[in-house]
Amino acid sequence: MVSDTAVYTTLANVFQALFIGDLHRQSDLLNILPEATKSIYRHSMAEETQTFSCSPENNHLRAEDIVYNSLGFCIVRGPSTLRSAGAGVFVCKGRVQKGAVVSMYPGTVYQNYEPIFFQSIGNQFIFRCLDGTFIDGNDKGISKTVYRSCSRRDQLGPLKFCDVTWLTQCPYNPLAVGQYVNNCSNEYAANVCYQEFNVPASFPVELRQYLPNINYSHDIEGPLRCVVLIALKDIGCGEELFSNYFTFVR
Ligand SMILES: C[S@@+](CC[C@H](N)C(=O)[O-])C[C@H]1O[C@@H](n2cnc3c(N)ncnc32)[C@H](O)[C@@H]1O
Repeated sequence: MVSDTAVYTTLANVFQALFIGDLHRQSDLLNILPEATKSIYRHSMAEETQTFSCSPENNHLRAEDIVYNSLGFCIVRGPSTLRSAGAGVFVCKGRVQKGAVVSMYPGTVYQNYEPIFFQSIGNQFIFRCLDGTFIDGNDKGISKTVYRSCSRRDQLGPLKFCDVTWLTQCPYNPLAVGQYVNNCSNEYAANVCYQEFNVPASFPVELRQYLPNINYSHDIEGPLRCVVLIALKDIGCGEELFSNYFTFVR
């Protein structure tokens, strides 16, 4: 198990790198941030202007490259090694160290008393946390509609509290593909496990837009539940991620 502090630090560092890589699109948000927060990015803004002043779109690093620079690896969805298992998730660049946060499980977060019946019909992407909280990571149908609707409900002007791009083929946060990780088998042992993580109130407000989770209800008090996938061993480039659907930590 990895400490909450380590998970927090990893997510904050990667999201900050993604935010800095995206500064030319974040000007509305930067304008409303407190001066102390703005000053964190001032240096990067100056560099960004110098580097990208000619052709911002063409020169901009891709999110995958930013994650690679930040973590030393990148992951991607692709056809699974397992026959007839559909898609899976692979390390496509670099190497994952044992104990690293490899991926995130995106989706709408439901308390155990909230209605999820219609969303759950034929849905292979519902993750059940130890305390009965559910995360619906389906990127299609009613699940997709519910997530989009919750995200718009919670948005305050340019301030977004979650990422919706995991619902597309090109997520801004490339780690948000954990719902596509397949179950281990006799042939392929688990190399990642699930770990629950509560996003504390102190998580930087400008970085929440990269969190791929949102509460179904607006009035849930307390931290947002996230689930991250942690490497159980070193994982090399080209290897597929496998979890054990029936075990997770905490
Ligand atoms: C959460 S989804 C994982 C993503 C899925 N592969 C896809 O492309 O949608 C779970 C489903 O993946 C398939 N799956 C996962 N692990 C598998 C395995 N070890 N062997 C065969 N199918 C598997 C099963 O259809 C299962 O219901």
